Amino acid sequence: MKLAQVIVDVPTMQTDVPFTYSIPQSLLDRIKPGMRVIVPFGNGGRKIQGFVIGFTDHSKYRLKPISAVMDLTPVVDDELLQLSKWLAKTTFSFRISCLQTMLPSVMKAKYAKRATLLKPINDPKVKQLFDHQASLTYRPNKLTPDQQALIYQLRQRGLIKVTYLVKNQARSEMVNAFTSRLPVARIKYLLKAISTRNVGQVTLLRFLLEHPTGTYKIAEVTKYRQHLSSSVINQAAKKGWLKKLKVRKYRNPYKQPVKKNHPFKLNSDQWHAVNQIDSSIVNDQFAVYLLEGVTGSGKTEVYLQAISKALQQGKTALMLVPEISLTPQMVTWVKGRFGDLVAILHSGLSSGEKYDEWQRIQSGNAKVVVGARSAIFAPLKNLGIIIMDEEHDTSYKQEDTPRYQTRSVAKWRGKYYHCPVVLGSATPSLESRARATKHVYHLLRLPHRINHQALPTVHIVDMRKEIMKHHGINYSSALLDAIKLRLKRHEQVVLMLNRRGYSNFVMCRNCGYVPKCPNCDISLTFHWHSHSLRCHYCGHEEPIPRTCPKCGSRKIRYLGTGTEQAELELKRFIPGIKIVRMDVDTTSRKGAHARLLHEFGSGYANVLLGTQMIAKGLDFPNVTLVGVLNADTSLMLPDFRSEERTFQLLTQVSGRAGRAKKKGEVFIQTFNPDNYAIRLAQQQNYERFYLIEMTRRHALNYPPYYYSVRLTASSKNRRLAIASMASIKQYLQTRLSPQTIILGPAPSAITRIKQRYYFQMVIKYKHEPNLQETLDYILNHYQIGVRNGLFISIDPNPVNFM
Ligand SMILES: Nc1ncnc2c1ncn2[C@@H]1O[C@H](COP(=O)(O)OP(=O)(O)OP(=O)(O)O)[C@@H](O)[C@H]1O
Ligand SMILES: [Zn+2]
Ligand SMILES: [Zn+2]
Repeated sequence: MKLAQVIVDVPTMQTDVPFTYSIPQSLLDRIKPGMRVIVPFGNGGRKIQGFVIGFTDHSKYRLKPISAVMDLTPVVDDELLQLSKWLAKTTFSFRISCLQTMLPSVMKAKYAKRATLLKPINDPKVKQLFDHQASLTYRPNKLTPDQQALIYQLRQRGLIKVTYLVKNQARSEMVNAFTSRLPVARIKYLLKAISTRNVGQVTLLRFLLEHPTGTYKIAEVTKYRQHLSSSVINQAAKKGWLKKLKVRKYRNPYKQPVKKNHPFKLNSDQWHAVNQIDSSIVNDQFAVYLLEGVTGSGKTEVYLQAISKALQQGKTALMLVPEISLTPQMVTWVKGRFGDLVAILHSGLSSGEKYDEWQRIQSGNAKVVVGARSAIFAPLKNLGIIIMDEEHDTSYKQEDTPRYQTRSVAKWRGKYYHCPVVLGSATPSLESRARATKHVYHLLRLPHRINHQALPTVHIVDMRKEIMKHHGINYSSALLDAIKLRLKRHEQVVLMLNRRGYSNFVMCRNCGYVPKCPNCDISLTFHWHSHSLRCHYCGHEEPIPRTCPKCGSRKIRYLGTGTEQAELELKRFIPGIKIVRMDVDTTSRKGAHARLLHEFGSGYANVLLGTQMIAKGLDFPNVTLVGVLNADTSLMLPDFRSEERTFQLLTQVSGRAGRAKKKGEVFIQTFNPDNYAIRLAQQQNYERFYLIEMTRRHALNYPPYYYSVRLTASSKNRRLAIASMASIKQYLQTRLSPQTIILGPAPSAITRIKQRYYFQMVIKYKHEPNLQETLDYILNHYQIGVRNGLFISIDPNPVNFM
């Protein structure tokens, strides 16, 4: 007997195993691994979604049958099923969470509760509540307390039944279309027979003559053909001239046509890199390449030509970029080279658009995928190359469960398909560079800028001296002079405000009081637009106090620097200057990011002022000056990677200057002019930074010399969290080798979020064969009922230790 093994949509420890279901006769032939099904679950037999992951032929228990199959073809293929298993294991997460992470969010099941009356009830209140129907969709938050009480009573008295429905949200949009039913000879006859005064009919017949076959969307045809209206089409349908039908509408997120671009003639370094990568593509060979190329060295062209090779070989290609550098420029490059073969996946798309792009990939119509982190799960078959641009970027690590590192997933898929993985960066992560040094990865280098343009000259401005000179707080006089000079020369300026680790907060200048979030214990952020304070973790919002709640003084002042303030200040210094500001506030609306970049790129504005989101990838030839307003903030983080992050960020942003014919200049404003990360970023000396930082990591037992795992426990009960951590630590000490270092338990950087207390431990180890097993045991034995008890999460190789 054929039985189905199903992973159910219940993310708990107890349900993280396949459940066996019988298959109704009618579904036997249809059901395949990788399809979503609806199954009854638990004692109540409520209906939930699940994934079929395989079959078995026997079971000890009496089985329930599968209720329905949701898909016509599998939504996860064999490769991704295997990947989900590996992912669940290595990231300590539930298999169901991994499967859901791989699919567009609309394919995640939504459950609706329905309350159905078991017999008619002659009570006006009940009739009103049910709107004279037998059942209603049960949404407690939409009901008054009285109505909720009524439902409760009915249920107590056994008069209603509550059922769960699985809603499939993934729907393609359908639109009206038509196709001709007339033979060409008949059309010609009709054109002669009917009066030319019937302009609509004549136009339609001419259209049918030109398009004897094929299906045409009514909205599109009527838009572009004069005299053709939907009523003309409806009449024609009645006469039997054409057939009306519904077709899937493809929600194309990029409507404007892209100009075709052609491959550049490669310089010799680029040529060498492409050549090496190509040989792995052609020989079906898994290999990891680290493409280390200075800013403006033409890494993108290397990617494009390697992708082209994969396509020539009949294979597909996946290219990942950090979310914020998935700019319209990048899209134009790839679409302009590969046209409709390209699918784009990023967070700016609506969920419908994402679903449509996913469909195009799954059906094989799209062969090149460009996207941010989660695009690593794009259902491409027969992969020929995987590229990760800006491989050092922290956004490649998913911070929520499943806490995967995209690089590891890329390598897994590369091995599966025997294809190369290319990691590109001007400032590779120490982990990747260390592997290249040990020849685990192949190092490919582009040491020069295109056309041998020199890297920009970088000046460090010591803000400790500068701050005395004038009243502004964001701009040194050196930087202001440099900006004025560019305005005179009609050149452009990029200014970055480093927001990492920075809060725009409000402080009492009398007693030092800082307003904090009542739920999360972190400082509230000041927002200019709404003139209010907001919590970035939970969204709590409150007005700015007029007087200090602690000492009663009226000296509550805005502290720190924000992009809005920097914009206002610059306008004050240089009246008439045109500034495009890019930060979370100005880019939150759909399409805003693209619009702002276009505004700057078209030359309308003098200055692009923004947060980290402007540091990467932008390639504007007329930018000759870059200013970093505050280089220090990322140095202040309590994290061993803060120097690495600072170095990377400063090098990246400096690289925006002088990329074409004109030479670039950079000003870095800092209160720590002697810090090695800042000094070496000034020299753009990655090699030296790598050596110094590796020595430091070695001395302090940090990655990449040690691996690390972070274990976090959270609870509403603070004591319970502390006590459990202490006992987990004892257990770990008995299981792990003496060389392994256990730090903590300590309160997490943000100790309280949404009323839960967080404590963490960090395990640093070199070689620990029992680790997986030990951590699995902890997950299984120390967690107690999630709601009021203790919740444990494990983050392998965390990107920050806060
Ligand atoms: N072989 C070539 N000949 C002429 N121009 C080229 C060639 N290769 C690349 N370019 C151009 O050089 C510029 C810089 O290239 P690209 O943006 O790929 O640099 P990059 O290495 O990705 O830099 P960054 O790390 O700063 O983003 C682009 O405008 C690109 O079109
Ligand atoms: Zn005060
Ligand atoms: Zn909060």
